[in-house]
Amino acid sequence: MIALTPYGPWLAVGALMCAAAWTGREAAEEAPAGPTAEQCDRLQALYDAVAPCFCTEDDPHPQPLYTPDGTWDHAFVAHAFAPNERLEHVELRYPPYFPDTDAAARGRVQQVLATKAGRDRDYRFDWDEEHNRLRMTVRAALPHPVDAQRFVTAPTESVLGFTDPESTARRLPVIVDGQQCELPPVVWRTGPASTESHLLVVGPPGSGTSNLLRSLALQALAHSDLIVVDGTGEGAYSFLSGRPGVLAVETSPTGAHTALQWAAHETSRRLHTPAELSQSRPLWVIVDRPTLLSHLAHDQGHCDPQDLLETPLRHGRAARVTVALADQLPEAEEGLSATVRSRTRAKVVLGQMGSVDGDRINPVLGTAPAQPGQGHVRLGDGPTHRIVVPHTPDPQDSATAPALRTAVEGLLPAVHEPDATPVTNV
Ligand SMILES: Nc1ncnc2c1ncn2[C@@H]1O[C@H](COP(=O)(O)OP(=O)(O)OP(=O)(O)O)[C@@H](O)[C@H]1O
Repeated sequence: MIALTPYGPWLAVGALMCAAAWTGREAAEEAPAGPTAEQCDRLQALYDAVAPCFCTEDDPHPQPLYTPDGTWDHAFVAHAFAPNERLEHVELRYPPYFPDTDAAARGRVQQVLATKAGRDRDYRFDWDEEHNRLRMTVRAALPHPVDAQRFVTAPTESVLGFTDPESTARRLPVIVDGQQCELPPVVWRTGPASTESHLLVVGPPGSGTSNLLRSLALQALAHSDLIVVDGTGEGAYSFLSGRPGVLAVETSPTGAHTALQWAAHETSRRLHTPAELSQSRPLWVIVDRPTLLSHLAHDQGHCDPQDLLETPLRHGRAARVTVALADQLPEAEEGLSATVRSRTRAKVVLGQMGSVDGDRINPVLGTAPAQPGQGHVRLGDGPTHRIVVPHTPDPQDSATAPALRTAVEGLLPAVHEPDATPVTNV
């Protein structure tokens, strides 16, 4: 110790440097690893794609967030990748002048981001207008489709389908693959107390719009009378004919005209006889492809069937008349009347992941093409939720699996056999 005393200060400095190096080594080990080169490339591709949506030539900011030769780390504040290197989450800043309340402007950004991040998945977009931030997150797959079955609901409630667990606190007991389980339902309320007593479902061909109308018809029949107008004329509802509560199933333009004219008169009659209203069963008017019927009526010089729907749509709520319509995209975007669009405040978009803003339907926001029966739903001014509709095929279709045919037929009200007692002449 005594021999080393003259070298004390040098030894102290050396010990200090060793300790600093050791601490630095630990810190370097603990620092989170940054994105890999491949991940950086992906983030830069995302930035390059979305930059034109956010940058303007006269950006007043000295260092704009988005420029044609900018880099992602300037604008993206968080990101996460799955082990397979696919993007799971990204949070980005955007300039304050971006019109983030404009649905079309948002839609453009969402479409670009979803396309670049992979169109085979569904994304959730959360816009934080207060802090000019946008979070994009990959959503988990929707639940497996539920087959047609009887649901435990109140008489004024219909199950449109099932949604993500975080979208509703309610759970409904259902049978999936023979097992009882509880799923989060999308329940649509009809009748005088409902603020969205009429429904419009749209989707591209084969997306399952008729399937949803069939599901609703079977649920409604438990408590209501029903008129079905099938604009396709394909007979996908003829299995309902002759069942108790089914007043008409029309497939021809003339039959459609007669049925809808009757529905309009019946709505007015109910309104003028309030004393009888509480005694009468609710009435459902189900119309598949009204734009096709309008087209045919126009060609033949007849009155537009959509005009005949005005009275049920405007006054049906008080008269306990519910209208449920289905139509195909893209025809529905131009071919539906203003009254149909504005009075159907419950809206479902199937077959494509999309969204509904007010009375506007935004069927494509660049997200994953959905399976038949999958899409989005919005009830009134509420939030848009994802939905999977119960599988309710036409039991008379030869392609329907026997088990499903039995399930759908089991939901039909039984036809009353005529009284077998022999009639004796007095
Ligand atoms: N919820 C669902 N779950 C599983 N399969 C479904 C669902 N909805 C529909 N499908 C299937 O998708 C196909 C198309 O359904 P549907 O006939 O209802 O479509 P659509 O939108 O009316 O189109 P189109 O009029 O062109 O047939 C059918 O084979 C149907 O069984």
